[in-house]
Amino acid sequence: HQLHQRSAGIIGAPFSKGQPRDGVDRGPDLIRAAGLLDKLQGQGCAVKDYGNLQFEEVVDDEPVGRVKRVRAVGSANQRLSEAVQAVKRDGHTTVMLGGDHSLAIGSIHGHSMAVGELSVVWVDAHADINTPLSSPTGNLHGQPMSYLLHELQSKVPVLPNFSWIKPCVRAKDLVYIGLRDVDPEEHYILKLLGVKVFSMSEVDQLGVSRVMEETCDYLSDKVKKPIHLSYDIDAVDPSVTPATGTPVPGGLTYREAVFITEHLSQTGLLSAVDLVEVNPLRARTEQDLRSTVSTAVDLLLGCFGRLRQGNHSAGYRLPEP
Ligand SMILES: N[C@@H](CSCCS(N)(=O)=O)C(=O)O
Ligand SMILES: [Mn+2]
Ligand SMILES: [Mn+2]
Repeated sequence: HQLHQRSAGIIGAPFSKGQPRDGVDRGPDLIRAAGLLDKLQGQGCAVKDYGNLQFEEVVDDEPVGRVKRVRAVGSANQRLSEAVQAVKRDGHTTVMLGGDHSLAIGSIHGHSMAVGELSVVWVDAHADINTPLSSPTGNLHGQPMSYLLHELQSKVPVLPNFSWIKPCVRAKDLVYIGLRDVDPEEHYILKLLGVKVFSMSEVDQLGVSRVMEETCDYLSDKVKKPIHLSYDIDAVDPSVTPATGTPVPGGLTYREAVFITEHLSQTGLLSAVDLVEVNPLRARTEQDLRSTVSTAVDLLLGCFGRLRQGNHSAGYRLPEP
């Protein structure tokens, strides 16, 4: 399979304040250490590493209502949004390495500032669409989509360090794949807004190939928009990727998880990718960690054209005797 020239701009976002567990901020360096950049280059992808963002320390970050660590999350995502805009301006497909999923706020916002209207494919065991007032935990990694969707803005109160966020996604341009742990409040929102959902039941019923065909048909129904893929490693079954904060049984197989990235890569519309919620402190064994991180790398390689049938570069010719 001949590879098109693609280019990836890597942004490390070592951030964990969207949730209570230490360790998820180590995700970016673990994924790099597993060889992401060399492997991307090895499959003919140009790569630029923009390094890890430095997030400002926020003191006295008292809860606002039930919402925890608000100021830190707001500040981090403003910085991430600016970084994503800059990488998009340099012409790359952005690869945001998390860090927890509250980082999707800055990643999707920055992507939208750079390219305008976009589609979002959210691959996750969870919907991450609680509002600040519906959230059962107050953790912001369970709420990112509520700050981004136009249709939810009347349900989102003013929060400190969040005033820079402009809603930038329409409910009709969002598709979920892999859901299997959705709060009642979130389920109400998904039904109210008519969001397209392929839960694990639909993955079982239709098969991942049909899910991807329907996802791409649905998203390109009117206009083909750039795709933002926000991939939570906990979408994959915990037997494959156990080193994560909120594991849920009954997830995607390794093959289904990779197929999703291969299919989206073939559309040529993939414009930004998040890979979040890898947490080494949630690994019980070294093998747990190795399996989680190598799967994360393989998902990203799939986003940039790697196929399991193999690849070769356009210019390759067999050596002459
Ligand atoms: N629905 C729960 C859990 S959300 C899990 C967040 S993630 N990013 O998918 O791990 C909540 O709102 O806190
Ligand atoms: Mn999740
Ligand atoms: Mn998530």
